[in-house]
Amino acid sequence: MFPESNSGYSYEDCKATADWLLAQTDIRPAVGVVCGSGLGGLADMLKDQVAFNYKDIPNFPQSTVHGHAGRLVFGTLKGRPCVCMQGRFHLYEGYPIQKITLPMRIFKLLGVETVILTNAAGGLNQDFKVGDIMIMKDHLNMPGFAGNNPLAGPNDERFGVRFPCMSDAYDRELQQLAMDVGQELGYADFLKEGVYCVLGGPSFETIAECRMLQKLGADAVGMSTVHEAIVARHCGIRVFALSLITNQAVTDYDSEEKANHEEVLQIGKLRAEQLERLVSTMVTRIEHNFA
Ligand SMILES: O=P(O)(O)O[C@H]1O[C@H](CO)[C@@H](O)[C@H]1O
Ligand SMILES: Nc1nc2[nH]cnc2c(=O)[nH]1
Repeated sequence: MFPESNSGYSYEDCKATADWLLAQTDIRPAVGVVCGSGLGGLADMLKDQVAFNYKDIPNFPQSTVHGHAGRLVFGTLKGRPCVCMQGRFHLYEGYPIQKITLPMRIFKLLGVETVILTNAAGGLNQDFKVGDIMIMKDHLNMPGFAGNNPLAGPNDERFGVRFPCMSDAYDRELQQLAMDVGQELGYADFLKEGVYCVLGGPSFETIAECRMLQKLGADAVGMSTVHEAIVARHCGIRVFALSLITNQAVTDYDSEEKANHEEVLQIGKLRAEQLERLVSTMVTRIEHNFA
């Protein structure tokens, strides 16, 4: 029915990885964080760290992209137990889509209830500036339109249902919390909200593609996050996601601008401190509001 290579890891494989991790640390994380390109500093916020290189974790893929360190870090954030992926996996690295989203299922089996997904993205919305932080309120899943969805293949009901709803993919209470925290921290000028569109990459978009994505209602474009959000929602994890706008998508044939990964990483460094403060304050409030 489904080709074997498409089926990803079984429930038992995910459980074996989660049990292996749980045997190495006493930390029982309620919150999982995924660091986007150049945003790995978020993991450095954790206290009492227990860290694993991806290469040492059974069944885990390896990070191959500059700006993604390839470490899974357990620790506490203002007393709250967390786990943080310092580096994520992307379709363009050549992994099957089920493999790049495997960590979400491992998070679930570790006891994670909320994930905070972060990414670097190109700004399509003309009102966005480089350095803006966009709270994701929805997504456009372009690889999904072409049949490349991380839930394709046999469905294991122990994770979730065959046809999960995605109209509530991004938790509205957490979006509001991010807005409130952002206001309090004085971030109102650069805190935005919008729709993120995922593409396969690794080539950046053409001008015609950027114009098309604008017409489709996308505010930002990138190569990640959406697959993780789908798998996390499928297994009942609450999702909050944000994009750091690291470059403006080029929509004008007269423009001299050219998207490049080094600039993406550079902008990540410039906003690192504010992002860390936003995420860490949110984590304390999630405990306060929902635990
Ligand atoms: O989405 P993250 O992992 O932040 O990375 C973004 O930055 C890279 C391009 O510079 C791409 O991988 C894109 O998806
Ligand atoms: N696809 C895509 N990914 C990005 N990641 C950071 N910037 C960009 C961009 O402009 N396009």
